[in-house]
Amino acid sequence: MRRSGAAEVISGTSRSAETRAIARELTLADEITDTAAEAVRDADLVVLCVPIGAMEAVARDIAPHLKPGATLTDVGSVKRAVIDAVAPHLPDGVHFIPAHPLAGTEQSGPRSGFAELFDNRWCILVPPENADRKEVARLARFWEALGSNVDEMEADHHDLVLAVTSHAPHLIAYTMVGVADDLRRVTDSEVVKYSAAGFRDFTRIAASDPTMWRDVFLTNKDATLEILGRFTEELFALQRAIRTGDGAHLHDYFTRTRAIRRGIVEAGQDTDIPNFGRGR
Ligand SMILES: NC(=O)c1ccc[n+]([C@@H]2O[C@H](COP(=O)([O-])OP(=O)(O)OC[C@H]3O[C@@H](n4cnc5c(N)ncnc54)[C@H](O)[C@@H]3O)[C@@H](O)[C@H]2O)c1
Ligand SMILES: O=C(O)C(=O)C[C@]1(C(=O)O)C=C[C@@H](O)C=C1
Repeated sequence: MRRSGAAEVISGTSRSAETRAIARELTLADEITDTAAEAVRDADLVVLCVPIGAMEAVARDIAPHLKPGATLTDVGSVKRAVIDAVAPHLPDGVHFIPAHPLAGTEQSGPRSGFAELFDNRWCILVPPENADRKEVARLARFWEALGSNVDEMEADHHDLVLAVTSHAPHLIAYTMVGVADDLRRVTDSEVVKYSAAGFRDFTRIAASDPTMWRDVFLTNKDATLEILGRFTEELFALQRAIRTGDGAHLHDYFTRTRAIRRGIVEAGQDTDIPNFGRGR
């Protein structure tokens, strides 16, 4: 926000005194208040950046202090659950436009942000049907000022798409690293020493914040289970091909998946964050 001048005044808060102290030290905002109620007072735009399971309590807390005509948005990784948790607490006259920037790292906390995080990444807006289009356009301009490309989706569709592209892949990475850890003998020596790129990538993803990801799976349950069901079927088919020596099946499958990766790269959507892991 500061880089682009997208906000005249940036106010921030966090529930722990330690985080607020670090945020002040890093001058992340023009003012860091001790309470959320103070942070949202007079704000034209309020962005909730807490784990999905905490959205309801924070919304309830700030609702009486929101300025009439303000826009309230969020960055939660699941959208239906956030809408259900937040919307009932909001006073009339506040524009609620949920959003999800598809950008992040396995790091969390105030030292993990960097100005380029949203550059050339998608931010998905999930406006309700009766949303004020002027306010939706304004929020889109805000995210564009932060470097993002903006798109719109319906909440359930968002949750299904993200189950495929983000949530199930995270669960698979968590599982793979858990399997390696179960083989302790190996973990203590060879897995660490000979960690190849594929496994190293899994360990980065599996280092993601436990609270955030617990909440993602608890609140995007149906879509994640649907995708994991399909994943398991495909995995069994590949397992069978390996057992029966069906090389043609494996080759065809890997040819298909390679084409998908090449399509992503050709579309300029290779999602590697240029300075990923750098932190601040
Ligand atoms: N990290 C990512 O890759 C990423 C990407 C896109 C969206 N998101 C979403 O962003 C949101 C925040 O994630 P983050 O990575 O910025 O996490 P973070 O840990 O950096 O920040 C979370 C903040 O929420 C506060 N918080 C935690 N529990 C709380 C509670 N019970 N009550 C009040 N405040 C509480 C913490 O004090 C902290 O200030 C989540 O909803 C997540 O789904 C994360
Ligand atoms: O690269 C990472 O660390 C991420 O996984 C970021 C990632 C993703 O899956 O792409 C994780 C969750 C968010 O909701 C959005 C972005």
